[in-house]
Amino acid sequence: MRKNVIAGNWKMNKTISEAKEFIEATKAKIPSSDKAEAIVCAPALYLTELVKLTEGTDLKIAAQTMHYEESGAFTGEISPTALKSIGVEYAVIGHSERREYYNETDESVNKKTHAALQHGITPIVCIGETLEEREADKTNEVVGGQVEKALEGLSAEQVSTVILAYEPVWAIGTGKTATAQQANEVCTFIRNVVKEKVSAEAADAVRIQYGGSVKPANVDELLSESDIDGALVGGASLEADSFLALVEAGAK
Ligand SMILES: O=C(CO)COP(=O)(O)O
Repeated sequence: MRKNVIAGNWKMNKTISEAKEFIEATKAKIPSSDKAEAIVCAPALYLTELVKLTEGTDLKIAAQTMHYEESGAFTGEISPTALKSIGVEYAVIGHSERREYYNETDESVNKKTHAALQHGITPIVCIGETLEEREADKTNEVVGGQVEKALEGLSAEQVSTVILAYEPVWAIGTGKTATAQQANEVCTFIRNVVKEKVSAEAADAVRIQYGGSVKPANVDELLSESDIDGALVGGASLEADSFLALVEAGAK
């Protein structure tokens, strides 16, 4: 049985006091469950403080991106070594916003995925097609290619620990959710790609989240699908009550 992963991606939102307030309001209310894990992907600036605030709780803190090198002349970047040194256990890699605005490519996603795993950080690897690609019937080709390239060179054992996040670009921040069936179809396809390219065991173990306008009102339906193992949530993760409702849905 795969454990659901409910992750709130705050993106570039909240001040430090708002971030702390959210953590204080939620950390003790995260159900200790073998069915779900709860993660907040916070702005880099707050990671140290939020990791400390959540120590010993069931709420985990993730970075929203990271570099693949351990150190060096990469002004403004954050290394996996640095993340690990402050106790960050997860990092989002290849979010569509980073692919669109910050030159993230399948190649850098692959390097970052390797680097994260080498440093004991669980990568949350994002993949997803644009509306244009979906309308041109290229969803499987695009998403399959992204998955294959992201996981290239990893052992089956490593792939088993990766979290994949299927986020159709057209459903992000638009209020347009893929129907549960549409989302599951692609998640099933992704699992089959992992089965074909990696191994049946890795395909069975890998967690696949859906992301794109997930909210308390639609999360149950999405999570009831066979190949959806959680949600990566933007807008609806910003309010404590809404985030807690999503986590509770995942832990049911
Ligand atoms: O990009 C997302 C999460 O990473 C989804 O954002 P929304 O939930 O705001 O659509």
